[in-house]
Amino acid sequence: MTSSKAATVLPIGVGYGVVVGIGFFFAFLMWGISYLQNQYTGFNTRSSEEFNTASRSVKPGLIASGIVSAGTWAATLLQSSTVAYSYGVAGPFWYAAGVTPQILVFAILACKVKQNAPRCHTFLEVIQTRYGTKTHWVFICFALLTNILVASQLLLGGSAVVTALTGMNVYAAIFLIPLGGCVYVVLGGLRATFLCDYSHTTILMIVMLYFMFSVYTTNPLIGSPAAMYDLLQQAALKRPVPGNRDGSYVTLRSHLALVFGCIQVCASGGAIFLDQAYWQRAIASRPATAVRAYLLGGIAWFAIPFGFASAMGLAAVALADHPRFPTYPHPMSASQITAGLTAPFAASTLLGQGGALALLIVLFMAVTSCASAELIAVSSILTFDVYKTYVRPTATAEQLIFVSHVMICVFGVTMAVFACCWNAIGIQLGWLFLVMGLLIGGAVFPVAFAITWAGQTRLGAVCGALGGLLAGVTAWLVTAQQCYGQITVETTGREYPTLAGNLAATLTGLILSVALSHWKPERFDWELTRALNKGRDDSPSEDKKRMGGPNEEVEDSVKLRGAFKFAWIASLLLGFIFCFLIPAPMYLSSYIFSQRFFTAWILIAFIWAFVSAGVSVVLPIVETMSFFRGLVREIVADLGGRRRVVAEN
Ligand SMILES: NC(N)=O
Repeated sequence: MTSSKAATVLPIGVGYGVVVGIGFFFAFLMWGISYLQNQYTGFNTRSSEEFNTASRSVKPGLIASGIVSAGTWAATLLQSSTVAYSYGVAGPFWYAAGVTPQILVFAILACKVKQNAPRCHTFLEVIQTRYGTKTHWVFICFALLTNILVASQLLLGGSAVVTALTGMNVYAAIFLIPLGGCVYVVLGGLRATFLCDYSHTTILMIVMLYFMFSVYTTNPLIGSPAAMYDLLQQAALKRPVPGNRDGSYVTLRSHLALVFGCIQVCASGGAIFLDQAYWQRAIASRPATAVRAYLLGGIAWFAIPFGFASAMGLAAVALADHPRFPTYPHPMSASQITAGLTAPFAASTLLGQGGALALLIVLFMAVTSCASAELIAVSSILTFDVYKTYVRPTATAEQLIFVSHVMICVFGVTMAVFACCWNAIGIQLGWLFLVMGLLIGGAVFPVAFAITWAGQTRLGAVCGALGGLLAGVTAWLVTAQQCYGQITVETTGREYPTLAGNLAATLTGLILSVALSHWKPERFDWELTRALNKGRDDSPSEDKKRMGGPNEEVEDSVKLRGAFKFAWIASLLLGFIFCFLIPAPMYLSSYIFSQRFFTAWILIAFIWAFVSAGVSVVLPIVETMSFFRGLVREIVADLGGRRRVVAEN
């Protein structure tokens, strides 16, 4: 059986129904919400500030939910399950532990952007103000490359699964998946993506918990941590994991998982620090609560790859020899694994058509909510950094909104075209995921320093980014040639070449930036970026009031200094716990989990999933309850002939 036929358990109509039907359902919902927002609140989607920054007024729970959503790619569900299938329990752990510290560290950048450039629309505006046009263009290219790689990965992974489960044409899936997202982002702007992020994340949490409960409590094929443990022990005898202690699936002493963890740390640094979607969430948040939102978002996100893959990836290992497994009696092929089909195969084995449908829905939710974040992120770069800076500096609010709308559509088509190209030349999700970091990693430290370190010079920033790219690509190709004797798609997607490339890119970027900035030192005056866009926003008066007068700014700056310290301490402490304190003793002692320890490990995954649901599903509701009560009162009053405008408090 080919990879596309092996698990086709759903009719093709279900594929179109999910992709088009659910997409347009949310587009229609957003149309209604945008109408109510414009009619009854002080936030108007026809204001460019509201469209691109949500009036910088969003509360931490909704921002945290947006961070969870922007960080939940197709790969977060599919690649995490792939590494669980390939390396056992260490795979999901390193998938999550490699990314979470970067989100936590981003809390520091979120705080700094509020302190040093409180009115910017994109992080690239800060780079333009500090370093001028040529450097601005270098980093625009890195930012767009990041968005293209992330967005095309979403469509590549999403379409591979839709095609495998329903038989839908892969190119139709690639073009139809982002369509509904384009429509609702055009209708509602950044606030719409937050609301859809929220609803999508809620559905994602429900389905993830459904899978976790099925695997570990009710499913007759597994049904308990003890049964899973026994099946994993049997799998280790038949298919031992290369590089793991005794070939075991239940140990963190996994050499290749550690290599993957290092790649993940480098790649996610780039994918977070260079992705305008993360900056946009910092920009949209209230100054005093931005740090809290990122810390909550990072901790909540951890549960998704950790919980999902500890259920679905390990279930695929446990059930690979079951007659219901789609590839039975053969193991999954390398191509099926790298295409991300581990979780779909596990879902259809465990739960038949219902499982396949649930997986299709959860993946569609993850892909569309992250794609919508990428759409509005790229649109804001093209609108503010290209159109407003270089084409029409005197653009009116109407022109900016029009260009934002056009750019959303342009990027929707662009991400689909790139995904089609990857598909046509045989590049799959796993390859793109591992290679991404070596292409963008060089720019990670230069971008982080651009907003945090007054001493980084233009030479340091540009040479760090470009030198990192050159070093990354060179190390990658040379290692592939040295290790495997040839440079092919297969050899360049293996662990060691991608590890060499990721490390070389990130470290070269760091070393060049620091060394060259100390060679000819300069100090930047942050007052220049603090003045960026001062008196130039087009937000309506209601929004301006909410954005704070002078007293509020002073209060914010005091709170920001405290938040900055807190962000440093919390991110370093949690990063140390995730990347060292938990894994190091278990790796160094070559510990193989006992059945009780494995049960406790899974229990922690469940508890974390509930905490994550609390942060990203319950907290936003609690925070906005009074706003919605006011909104309902106004709608009722309006229907009765009286009318006022509701402001979020
Ligand atoms: N966001 C990631 N790397 O899943």
